[in-house]
Order: sequence, then C-alpha cells, then structure tokens
Amino acid sequence: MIYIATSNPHKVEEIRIILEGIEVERSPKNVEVIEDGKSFYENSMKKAYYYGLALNTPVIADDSGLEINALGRFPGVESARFMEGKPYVLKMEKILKMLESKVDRSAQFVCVATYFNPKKGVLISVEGKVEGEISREIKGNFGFGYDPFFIPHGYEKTFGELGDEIKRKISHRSRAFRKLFKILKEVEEF
Ligand SMILES: O=P(O)(O)OP(=O)(O)OP(=O)(O)OC[C@H]1O[C@@H](n2cnc3c(O)ncnc32)[C@H](O)[C@@H]1O
Ligand SMILES: [Mg+2]
Repeated sequence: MIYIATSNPHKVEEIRIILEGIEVERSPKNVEVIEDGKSFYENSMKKAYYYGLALNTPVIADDSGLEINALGRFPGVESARFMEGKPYVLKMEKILKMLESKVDRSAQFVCVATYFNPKKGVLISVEGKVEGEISREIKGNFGFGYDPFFIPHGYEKTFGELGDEIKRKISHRSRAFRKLFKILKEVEEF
C-alpha cells in the first residue's frame, strides 16, 4: 500500500484505477503545504517531502493543472487557486470569456508525480502531459475540475463526456504515474 499525499479524493480515485493491483490510500493526515512553487515540479516535490516526513513512510504526491497556451499557460500552477472555492463551472465560464477573442484554443493538462521515501531519502519526480483544446461549451459530468471543457487530441468530446476508461489511458495523471511506477519497480520493492 502507498499513501497519496493529497487532499483531493478525485486524484486518489483516478490513481487507484491507473495503478490497478497496487493498493493506494489518501494520506490519513492532511499536511498543510504552501504551494508557492513556480512549477508543478516544485509543488509536487514539496507535497511529497512534507507528507513523507509527517507520515514517516513513502508517499506519492501529484501536482497538476491546466495550461492554456493563448493565455500564457494560465491557470498553470494557479489552477486550484484561481477563483478559489468557487464551483468549477464558474471558473470554466470565466476562462471561456477570456478565450472569446482568441483563435488558438490549444491547452494541455500537466501532472508531476513525486515519490519520496523518507527512510532512504529517495525522491523521484516525473511529468505526464496530455495535449488538447478548450471546447466552446462545458460538457459532461465525468472526472473533476476542468474536465468538462478539455477535449484531448484525437477525440471530439471533453474528458467530462469521455469518462474514466479513456482518461485512464491518456490523461496526464496516467502518463505520469505509469512512468513513475516503471522506475519504482526497478529502484524500490514495488
Ligand atoms: O494539492 P492537492 O492536495 O493534491 O489537491 P489539489 O486539488 O489542490 O491539486 P493541485 O494543487 O494539484 O491543483 C490541481 C488543479 O488542477 C485541476 N486538475 C488537476 N488534474 C485534473 C484533471 O485530471 N482533470 C481536471 N482538472 C484537473 C484541479 O481541479 C485543480 O484545480
Ligand atoms: Mg493543491
């Protein structure tokens, strides 16, 4: 079993599906980590480090977000803090307004997964990305966060409409966690 250093149950659910056969649990403690890093890497490593120290056992953190290229890769590391506490539908409506005058609707979801073993001082971070574009309408109820207006390349529908089966194959999270576990199988007893 491995703890996921997150306060977000949606992430744990997706990681459970991605890592079929490996038991994952949300950290039993919520550790306050100031996510003031300028990159997903920094925030991911910070979360893994502080959760790993607090639990004194290996953990995996995930820092992720949506980058919209015509908006200078906004919201990026601010994806969670943008309009904090407001429903995601309002966040997406606001972003759709920001995109009204733009031709380029390309975007990517990014996930940096970091493994930290405090007992051995092993820290491994990997990145996964999925390219796509922002739809003109918010559609679908699957997934979470910004899924209902992200159309992955190769599909016509949003992640909100496509659901777990597709997402677990191509999402930024599945790419990052698969990459991480390929390494962990070699360097740690997984
Ligand atoms: O920091 P932790 O405790 O892990 O939980 P969090 O929800 O704050 O997670 P982040 O700081 O990594 O912020 C992630 C942001 O990016 C969004 N996001 C991340 N992965 C996503 C996905 O697969 N689909 C849709 N939105 C996603 C999510 O809704 C947040 O707004
Ligand atoms: Mg966060």
